Amino acid sequence: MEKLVSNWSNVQSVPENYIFPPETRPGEYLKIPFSHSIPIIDLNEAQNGDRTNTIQKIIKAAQEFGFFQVINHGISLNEMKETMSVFKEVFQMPDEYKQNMHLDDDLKTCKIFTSSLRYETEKVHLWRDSLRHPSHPLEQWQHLWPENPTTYRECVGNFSIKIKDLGSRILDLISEGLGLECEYFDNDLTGSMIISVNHYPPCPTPSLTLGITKHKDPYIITILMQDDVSGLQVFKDGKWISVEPLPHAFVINIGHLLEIISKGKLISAEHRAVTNSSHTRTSAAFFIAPSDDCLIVPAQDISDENDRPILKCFKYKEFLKQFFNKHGDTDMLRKSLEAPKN
Ligand SMILES: O=C(O)CCC(=O)C(=O)O
Ligand SMILES: [Fe+2]
Repeated sequence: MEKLVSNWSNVQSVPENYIFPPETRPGEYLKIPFSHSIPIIDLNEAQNGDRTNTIQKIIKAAQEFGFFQVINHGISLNEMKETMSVFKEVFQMPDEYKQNMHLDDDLKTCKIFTSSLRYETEKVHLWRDSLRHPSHPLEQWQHLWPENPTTYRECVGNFSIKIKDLGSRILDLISEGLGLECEYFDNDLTGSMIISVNHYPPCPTPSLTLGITKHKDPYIITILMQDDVSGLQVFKDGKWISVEPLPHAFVINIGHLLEIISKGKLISAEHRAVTNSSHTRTSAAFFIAPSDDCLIVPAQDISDENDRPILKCFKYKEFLKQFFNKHGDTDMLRKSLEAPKN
């Protein structure tokens, strides 16, 4: 296993193979003000107030930004803090323990790795370590999760049930807003969930490095819990904007598959994570995704206005394979999914 960035000691300068070329490194975009334009949506309103208004706000945010934050979502600040601290503890475990969690190459098992799953072939490495494992259905996966910290399985298990439920509530609002039948996503379109915890240690020269390169998430939606250190940036209209960490909010981002299912009515925005020189940053992404054999089909009840190319019918697992083969390159991925013109 390659040495985790969190295990390096006394890092004075950035090694050559962590330096991104000038066109992709953050450079002057490292320190940008928080964008107050990314909408903050109060989910309490949907339950106890004007549901239609909440739905409209969500759809607008998903159309303009592909990102929004949710507050009053029903998960307590205490539970968020407790789970975040358990995630952080994993990266403080001894080297040996972390090494043992790098078990095999199956995308589905629980593992800790550094940079990306393509470490051997990538040109430049990412300044991050990551813990990744599936979490839904819980009974199928929980026994494979880290045994230490000893509270991990129970704490993260309870939390991930709540996150899955939050995801369903948000997707119900989205399906209503798109004019789809209620509970449109409540089936094998959301049959799996993956937890991916990103750990970005301080970096001596953050303007040269990246925690995660520009990408779209290849799922339905992502629910992201950030700690209080900033680093998430969204690409909008040719510019990077920074997402403010709010203590009691989750960041929601529309996945590539939801863009396809909604026929481009909702956008999946490219985003990345930058590093900083003084604070370790941890973020936990909960990817709500289909079951492997689920067929991805653009929703029939949504009209085709955008003159988008017709896509082949494909299974989620084929899509994921293409996504990784094409190194997440969105244009190449789209081309590979287009039906042949006749
Ligand atoms: O760390 C972040 O804020 C972004 C994480 C992310 O984009 C991902 O895990 O896909
Ligand atoms: Fe992402």
